[in-house]
Amino acid sequence: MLLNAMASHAASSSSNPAGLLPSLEKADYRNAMARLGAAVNIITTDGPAGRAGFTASAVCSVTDEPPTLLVCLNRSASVYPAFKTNGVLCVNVLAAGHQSLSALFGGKTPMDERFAAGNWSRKTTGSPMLDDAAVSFDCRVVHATSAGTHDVLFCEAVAIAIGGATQGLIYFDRRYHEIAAPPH
Ligand SMILES: NC(=O)C1=CN([C@@H]2O[C@H](COP(=O)(O)OP(=O)(O)OC[C@H]3O[C@@H](n4cnc5c(N)ncnc54)[C@H](O)[C@@H]3O)[C@@H](O)[C@H]2O)C=CC1
Ligand SMILES: Cc1cc2nc3c(=O)[nH]c(=O)nc-3n(C[C@H](O)[C@H](O)[C@H](O)COP(=O)(O)O)c2cc1C
Repeated sequence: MLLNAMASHAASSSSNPAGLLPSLEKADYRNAMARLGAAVNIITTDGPAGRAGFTASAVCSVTDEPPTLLVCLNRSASVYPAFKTNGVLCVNVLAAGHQSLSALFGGKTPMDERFAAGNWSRKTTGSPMLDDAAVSFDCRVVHATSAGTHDVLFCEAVAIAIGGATQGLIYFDRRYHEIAAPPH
């Protein structure tokens, strides 16, 4: 009931038919979002539609029962059809030193070149798992919904690989920042 109310509120406020709410410029929104620091991830897939991967900061935990993350993917990305068809993916959370790998998977680079820059293995779903990721979540996509230009993919984790990296990577203010955990 509440979800329905939220969904219908979101739909009506995004179209804003009565023009009652001011609308933000895209550039203002992006400038503001640049201030929201986030982990950087390489999302990979493999299956009937082939191997693909892209860089994503729009990733977060949804619930731990069942263990579920969400990933937002722009429908205009070249990788979109592969993710849609394969229905499985791996969220590889990047660590310090992965800046150039992030740039490769975030640009217009051919897919083979992207994957040639890292070492990969596979676990349950067959999606490429980055060997030196901070952590990897091997997932099946259980639900997808569209919001504006993106699809929101709800992904149930079926296997996890914890890496040994001691420093993480954060994308903030359009730049990468390496972060070290303070001593315990
Ligand atoms: N959620 C997304 O789809 C994101 C896309 N990108 C893309 O990567 C490239 C480089 O990004 P930046 O250097 O950070 O500069 P930028 O000025 O394009 O983006 C600033 C911030 O706005 C947000 N953003 C950017 N494009 C978005 C989109 N299409 N949908 C929703 N949020 C978006 C992100 O939080 C991003 O960090 C751009 O082409 C950008 O569109 C970057 C971050 C997130
Ligand atoms: C730091 C960073 C974060 C990004 N986050 C996302 C994201 O969350 N969702 C998304 O659809 N694209 C995101 N992108 C853009 C995709 O990585 C890019 O569109 C993708 O590589 C597809 O490009 P292609 O169409 O050339 O294959 C991000 C790019 C960068 C550099």
